[in-house]
Amino acid sequence: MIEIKNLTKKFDDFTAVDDLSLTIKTGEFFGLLGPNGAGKTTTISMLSTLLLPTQGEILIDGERLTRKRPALKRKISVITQEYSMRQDMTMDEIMEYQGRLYFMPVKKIREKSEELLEFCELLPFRNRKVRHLSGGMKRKLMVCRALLTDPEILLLDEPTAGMDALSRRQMWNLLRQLNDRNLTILLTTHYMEEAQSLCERVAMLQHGRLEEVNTPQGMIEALGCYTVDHMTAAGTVSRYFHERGQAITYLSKLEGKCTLRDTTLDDVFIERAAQKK
Ligand SMILES: Nc1ncnc2c1ncn2[C@@H]1O[C@H](COP(=O)(O)OP(=O)(O)OP(=O)(O)O)[C@@H](O)[C@H]1O
Repeated sequence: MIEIKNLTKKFDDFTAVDDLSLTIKTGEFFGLLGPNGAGKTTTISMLSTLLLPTQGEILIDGERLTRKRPALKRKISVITQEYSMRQDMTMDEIMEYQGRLYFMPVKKIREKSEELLEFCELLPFRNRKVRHLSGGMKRKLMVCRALLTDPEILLLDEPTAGMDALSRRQMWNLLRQLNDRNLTILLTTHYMEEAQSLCERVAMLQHGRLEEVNTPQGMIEALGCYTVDHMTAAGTVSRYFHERGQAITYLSKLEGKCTLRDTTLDDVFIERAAQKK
């Protein structure tokens, strides 16, 4: 279990994360959402101990996370936004290098690497250099590398940024399978479809503050499960309804092109952003 208690991060006078409190259960698939600059990466960086909090604390299974607790840190692996891998190394070399960093016996590194590369469908490319991998393959290799040390918690900062639709779906399937094996997953994403599809609960951040924690469905229901889109000369106007009947009655009175559809987490995000303007 991850317990984030009154976590604050300041960069000089600027508060990037502001008194954040949040509990993520073991085995949960959790999403950190929010607009650019909301504090998602800063939060992930504190969870990986890359950054130290200005105030507050993080408990992992009841124990306080600090840089001086390697056994506790080992429970957590992080995958950053950037491809932080040597371009001239092959997949096998990347995995071996990582294993050696953690003093793993070579036999164990080889066995575990093979299992992970196979699981991520990368084994046929194990001798390919990083510079010759597609963006999707690089991301999958980063997942393999992060899992080499058998973490219990995986932190992913925008794991599918820039991926095409097919690679994104493959990554989703991979993350679901890992979560099914009881890996706790915390990700940040700008893709609301991704959060809706994968996450059991999501937290909405805004200017470093926590606005709401809920299930994606809970947020959608609060807005209204039915959306009527009306295409007008000024653009598309959307209205949300709790009852399908109400949505149909409204739609039947509209002129011009209009549609009735299910509300998505995208709508929730857009509505909240519009209310703040
Ligand atoms: N090292 C730093 N020094 C000063 N300000 C920083 C630093 N790192 C982040 N910030 C600021 O803190 C705020 C939160 O940044 P952060 O990267 O956590 O946001 P984010 O929600 O991950 O954004 P994005 O979705 O764009 O990745 C931003 O205003 C950012 O400019």
